[in-house]
Amino acid sequence: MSGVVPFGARLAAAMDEHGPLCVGIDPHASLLQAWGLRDDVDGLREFSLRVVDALGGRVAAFKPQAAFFERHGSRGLAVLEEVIAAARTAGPAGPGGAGTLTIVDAKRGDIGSTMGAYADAFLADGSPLAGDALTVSPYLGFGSLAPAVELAAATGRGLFVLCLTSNKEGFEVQHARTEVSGQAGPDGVPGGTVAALMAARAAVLNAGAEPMGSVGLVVGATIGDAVAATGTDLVAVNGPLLAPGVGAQGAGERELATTFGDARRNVLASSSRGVLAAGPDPDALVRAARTAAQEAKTALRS
Ligand SMILES: O=c1ccn([C@@H]2O[C@H](COP(=O)(O)O)[C@@H](O)[C@H]2O)c(=O)[nH]1
Repeated sequence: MSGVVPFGARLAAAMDEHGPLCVGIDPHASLLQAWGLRDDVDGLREFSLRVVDALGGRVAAFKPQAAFFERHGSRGLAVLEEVIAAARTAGPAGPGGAGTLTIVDAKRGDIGSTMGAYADAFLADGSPLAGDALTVSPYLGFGSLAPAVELAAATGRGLFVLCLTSNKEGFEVQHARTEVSGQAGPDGVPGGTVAALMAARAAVLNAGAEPMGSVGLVVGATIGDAVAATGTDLVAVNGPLLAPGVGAQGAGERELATTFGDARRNVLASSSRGVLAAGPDPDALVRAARTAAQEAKTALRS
């Protein structure tokens, strides 16, 4: 990986420059309609590239949601590839290179051998679906993510591991206590709630990284007191914390300020519909993103 700036360092620089906001590219059928576009591949392409054109170089990161591209089949996936490529060069050069970082929200997770194929698709140099980071699901066991962890580290990319998700149904899995509760596992990480265990595993991978490591967590801005309730140590993670739930799901400045405690400097707030609803006028999109970024900055950095 010599010469490649790791994702954690690139994201930290982008958040310092543009504010701690990630804009989700979620081309819902209803948004396409509101923008005067058809719910087909042409509409999907027009919508997504307009977002990149308007906000590229102006926000810390984009988070294209793979599902909205997959629902249009192979031609939709080709649009996702185009969006990732466009973000790479969009807008003025940033501190970690040209363009805007992309976090591909595909939430992949499988047994290790298949995870290797997902890693090749989303994290390998030269793969058209590879952005700067990928969301992954650890619910086949954190260790099943090893191929992605290894390839991300080798290519300077990042991961966001689902930890405490923004939806209310996540509770029954993420707050559950593991069998090894209270005891150290084979790698020295103690048990506890599932969420706390996932965070502790990420912390091991990020140990000693500066300004932060590249193995992040997804921690919704909507989760109330779940960080404390699950005993999840977000400070020890020393990695980026992707916080969806801002805007359309109801979280705002107050929730961002109270949810993350001393880990808030590492938080990247994420809003999709909350910003996209301002379109299609590019100036209105820029204003909406600026307002959301300023609110996130006030909540997380003051
Ligand atoms: O816990 C999670 C993990 C991922 N998401 C994704 O983020 C966006 C949220 O969209 P909004 O329009 O801002 O509500 C969407 O792609 C989700 O799949 C999440 O919401 N919560």
